[in-house]
Amino acid sequence: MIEDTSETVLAKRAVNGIEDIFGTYPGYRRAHAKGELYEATFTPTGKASPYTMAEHLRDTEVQAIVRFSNTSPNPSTADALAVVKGMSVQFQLSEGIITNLVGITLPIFVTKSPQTFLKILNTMKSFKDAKPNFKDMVNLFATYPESRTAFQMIRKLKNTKSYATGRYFAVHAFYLVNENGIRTPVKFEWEPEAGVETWSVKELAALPSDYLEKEMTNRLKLGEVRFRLHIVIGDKVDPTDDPTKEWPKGRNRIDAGMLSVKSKALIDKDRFIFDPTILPTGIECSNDEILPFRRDTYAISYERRKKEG
Ligand code: HEM
Repeated sequence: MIEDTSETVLAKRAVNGIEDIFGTYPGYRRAHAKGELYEATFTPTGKASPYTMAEHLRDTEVQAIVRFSNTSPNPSTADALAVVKGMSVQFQLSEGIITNLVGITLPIFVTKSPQTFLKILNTMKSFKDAKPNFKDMVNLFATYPESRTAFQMIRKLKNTKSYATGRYFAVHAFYLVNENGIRTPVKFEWEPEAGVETWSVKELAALPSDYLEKEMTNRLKLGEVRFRLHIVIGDKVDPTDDPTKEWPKGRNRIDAGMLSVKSKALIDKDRFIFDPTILPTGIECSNDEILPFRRDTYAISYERRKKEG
């Protein structure tokens, strides 16, 4: 049982709010409920070595588990109706150490503060079927201007043809730390080797509800699915505490390595929690308040789904 602290009380309110709006689906994650696990390996290029002590970003090839998902808290939501997709990677380092890198197909998030997230959830409760109409959206932007860019991006976002053709962003800033204690602000992005491919609205209408999982099964019969890990180096002026803001284009990037997704993972019970704050020596959280908030909400969602079986 997770003890009540000021942080976990906020997180419980967030999970309760999601359940109130979207429903409760016993045994499932309270967000990104539909998803599949895959086996993978990650091979670093070594180019990030001057910046970090983390072994998987230096010279050690590691095993990884990858979970692709659609955002909806309802596991029956058709893939086409949850336009933002997720890619969670758990790297298995030496001596049983793990670390997570969690991305979505959007470079930013809707808010930089847990309190505002709760207020947005409250506002959403008044929308019919959690689907805002135009007037609702105008009011929402007026009340929470920090959310405007993310909501506009979501409206314009097209559905990915395949989990293998999405570009995934870890959204928050982190710090890489090297042996001399030098801390470098960074963001992480996964670039699909297959290229970015999206559906038109007309094409999308003809697709089955679970097209993404089926497509991956067929694709993996032909070979591995690969993603290149880019590490974007922040400048002094780039905010590290605000996931609603993109860093300017053109920042230096390191080609840090290649993730090769090989096959579906044969795992009986999915007990994974892709908490983005689980980090090894050499990577640290930034001062972004959403990161510890995510740690707490993921733990509460996990506790509930585990209890349900
Ligand atoms: C207010 C902030 C957020 C809240 C309250 C929230 C809430 C949640 C919850 C409750 C889960 C299910 C966790 C579990 O049962 O294991 C989840 C999963 C997930 N979230 Fe978030 N989230 C937030 C922000 C973000 C952001 C900024 C990203 C962008 C990377 C993100 C990406 C994901 C992904 C990809 C998953 C699926 C993880 C998996 O595959 O197990 N979330 N989120």
